[in-house]
Amino acid sequence: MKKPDGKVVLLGDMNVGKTSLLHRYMERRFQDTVSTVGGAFYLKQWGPYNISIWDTAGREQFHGLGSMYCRGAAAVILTYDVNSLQSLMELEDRFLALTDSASADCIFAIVGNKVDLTDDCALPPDENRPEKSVASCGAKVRKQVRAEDAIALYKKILKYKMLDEKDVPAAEKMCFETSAKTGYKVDYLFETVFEMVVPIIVRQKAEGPPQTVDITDYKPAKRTKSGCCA
Ligand SMILES: Nc1nc2c(ncn2[C@@H]2O[C@H](COP(=O)(O)OP(=O)(O)OP(=O)(O)O)[C@@H](O)[C@H]2O)c(=O)[nH]1
Ligand SMILES: [Mg+2]
Repeated sequence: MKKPDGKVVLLGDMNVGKTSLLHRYMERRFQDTVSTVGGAFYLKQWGPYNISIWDTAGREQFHGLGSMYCRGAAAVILTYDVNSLQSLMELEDRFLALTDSASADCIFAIVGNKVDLTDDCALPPDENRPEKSVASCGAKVRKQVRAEDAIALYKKILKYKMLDEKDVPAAEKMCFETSAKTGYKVDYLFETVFEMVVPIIVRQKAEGPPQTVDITDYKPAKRTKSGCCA
């Protein structure tokens, strides 16, 4: 198996569509999913680099694994469901702390999925989405999470990471709305993230593998008498 040069991790509550987004991007289709157990990854060749994309389980019982998957990550894709405000709040309450183990210059994308279920008639036309008639919007629900809510979360993340807004990509650039079902903006999401992780991969490679300690080499230090207790 090819060795990955960099790592991208999808995090978010159960049922928001992390696995479906990955299937859509990697396998070009929307298929039935089962709730993820533990985690799984795909390898994506991007230019000369191999990027591993990790799909994690949103279920509470697997929460402890999250920070392990994030270790050294060059990018984290925080995913919510645009029809569930709770799923956005969970990103801050439950998932953000898991990213403490990511690379110091890790980039963050916030993704609102399942936009196909919403009344998106107010959105401007887009090459990925043919214009809908007003009638076809009738059966859809109004979006529960506004783009501004995601942008506010991105700004909170910067504060949490003690990053300055002018040193990182703009919030508007890093907040996405997608549909794994129709494919809307899915390629755009992953490819924007891949472009951004390349400089991080280059830096990580230049610095070499993370420092490890060989415990077979370990020799306990000779006990010295402490001055005060001698
Ligand atoms: N309408 C619609 N349904 C979606 C979309 N993405 C996912 N779903 C459905 O939402 C459900 C959950 O999708 P998954 O991809 O398994 O969600 P997940 O985030 O991987 O969930 P866990 O593995 O439990 O963390 C499935 O029934 C999907 O078919 C979407 O863009 N639109
Ligand atoms: Mg899943």
